[in-house]
Amino acid sequence: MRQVSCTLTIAGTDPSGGAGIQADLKTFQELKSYGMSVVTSVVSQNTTGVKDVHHLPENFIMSQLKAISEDMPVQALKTGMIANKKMMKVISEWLDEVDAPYVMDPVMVAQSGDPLIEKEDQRYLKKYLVPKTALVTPNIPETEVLVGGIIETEADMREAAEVIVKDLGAGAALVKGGHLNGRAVDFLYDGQRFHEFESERIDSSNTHGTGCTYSAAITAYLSQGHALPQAVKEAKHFVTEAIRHSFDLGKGSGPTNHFALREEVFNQWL
Ligand SMILES: Nc1ncnc2c1ncn2[C@@H]1O[C@H](COP(=O)(O)OP(=O)(O)OP(=O)(O)O)[C@@H](O)[C@H]1O
Ligand SMILES: Cc1ncc(CO)c(N)n1
Repeated sequence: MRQVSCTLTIAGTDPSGGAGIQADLKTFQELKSYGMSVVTSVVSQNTTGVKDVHHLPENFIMSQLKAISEDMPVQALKTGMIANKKMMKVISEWLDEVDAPYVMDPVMVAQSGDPLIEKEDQRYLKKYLVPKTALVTPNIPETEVLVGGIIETEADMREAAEVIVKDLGAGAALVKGGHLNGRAVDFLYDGQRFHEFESERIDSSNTHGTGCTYSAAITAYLSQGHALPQAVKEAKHFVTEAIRHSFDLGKGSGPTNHFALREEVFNQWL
């Protein structure tokens, strides 16, 4: 029987489609992986910011997780928005029953700056989830929370990636440089060596959900058997081209549109 790669996202929602579960499923589909999803929080948001949030009870999150693991194969999974300690704890317990590479996108704030995690619970990401990851993909502010320092230079990024692996127990760490100036470079530390992934910085404000798209793409490539550095390399290309081909939707920071990679889809919108 033809093998299909099945990927799972455990995250919050974005009705405007640019981030969260919606962005993850679109990315999985675009990369020809069968996408599944467990919702942690229902978020009312759009490109201008977060309006309201409804967190699901942790027992309902566990029920969704069991509905997946009792019936469906999972070749790779990612987490996005996990708002509190109780959610982190049940997801951590469930992960003990799952044999698949786990990519953590340690979502803390939306592009608009609105918080997506209880500030006092941020530290529990390190306790319950980071040690179970194959890869953590923090942006600059998230890296500063994880390692407890200021990240201003590329040397700071590399040092932080090593701390996340060696001190916090992540399988690997990809520190993303989108929030710095200059070239859009990310550093991967895999426990043995550093890998650098660079693209030119594209003059676009359409970066809402860029991190979600990037981590979902890495997850899809891992589910298809790509080694980690190769999966990151291909996902970097995917997210860079998605930003390049994005179009202005919404009044705020537009979505990183990855559909445009299919020229025929993009051209019909012109
Ligand atoms: N203007 C840009 N041009 C090219 N690449 C970019 C640009 N902005 C971000 N990137 C790249 O996009 C990826 C996501 O990085 P970023 O740090 O923005 O993630 P993020 O803040 O988690 O995203 P979000 O929270 O909006 O989902 C990284 O590879 C980064 O280098
Ligand atoms: C649900 C959700 N996850 C992640 C992000 C980060 O972009 C967002 N804005 N919303």
